[in-house]
Amino acid sequence: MNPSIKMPPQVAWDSGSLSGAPLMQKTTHLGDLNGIFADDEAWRGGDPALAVYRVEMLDTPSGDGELYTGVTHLNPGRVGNEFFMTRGHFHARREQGEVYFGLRGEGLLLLQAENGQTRLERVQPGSIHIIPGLTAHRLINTGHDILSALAVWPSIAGHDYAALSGGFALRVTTDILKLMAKEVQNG
Ligand SMILES: O=P(O)(O)OC[C@H]1O[C@](O)(CO)[C@@H](O)[C@@H]1O
Ligand SMILES: [Fe+2]
Repeated sequence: MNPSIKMPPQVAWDSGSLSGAPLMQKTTHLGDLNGIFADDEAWRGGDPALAVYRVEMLDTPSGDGELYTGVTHLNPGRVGNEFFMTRGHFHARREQGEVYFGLRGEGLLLLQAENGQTRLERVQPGSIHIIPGLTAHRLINTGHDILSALAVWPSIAGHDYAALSGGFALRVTTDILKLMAKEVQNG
C-alpha cells in the first residue's frame, strides 16, 4: 500500500492567518480589560466594543504531552499613553514554558519573573522568543500595524491571571519607548 501524505494546517506568514484545520477564535475587547491599563480614566473614555486583540487557535487535543498552537493578532492603539497589549499571564502550571514567533508588525514581549524582575524582547517578523517556565508574558503593540505572533505551548499549562492582578512591574508607554530608543542610540 502506498503511504498517504496528509496536508497539515497552514499559517500564512504575512498575515498570520491559520487555515486547513478546525479553528477556535476569541476576541478581547477594550471593555474586557478593566484594570489592565494604568490610566483608568482613559480606559473608561474608550469604546468598550473596540477589539484589542483576537486569538485564533488550532482546535487540537488537550492532555499530557499535547501542544496548543495559536496566533495572537494585537491591534495598534493606546489607552492614554500606554500601548495596546494582551492581558498577560503566568501559566497555572508555573513550570511550563512557551515559544512565540513574530509574524508581522512590531512590538515587544514583556517577560516577568516571579520575583518581579522584567525584561523586554523585540517582536518582529521572524523573531523567536523562548519563554521559560515561571515567567509571565504579555505582548505589546508599539507599531502602527497589527502585531501578529504565533505561539506554541503545552495544553496543560493553563492561565493564571490573578497572580498579576496588581499589574506587571513595567508599563510600556510612548515616553518609555522614546527613552529606550535614546538609550539604544547612545549605546
Ligand atoms: O491569555 P492572554 O494574556 O489574553 O494572551 C493570549 C495569548 O496567550 C496564549 O495563552 C498563549 O500564551 C494564547 O491563548 C494567546 O496567544
Ligand atoms: Fe502563555
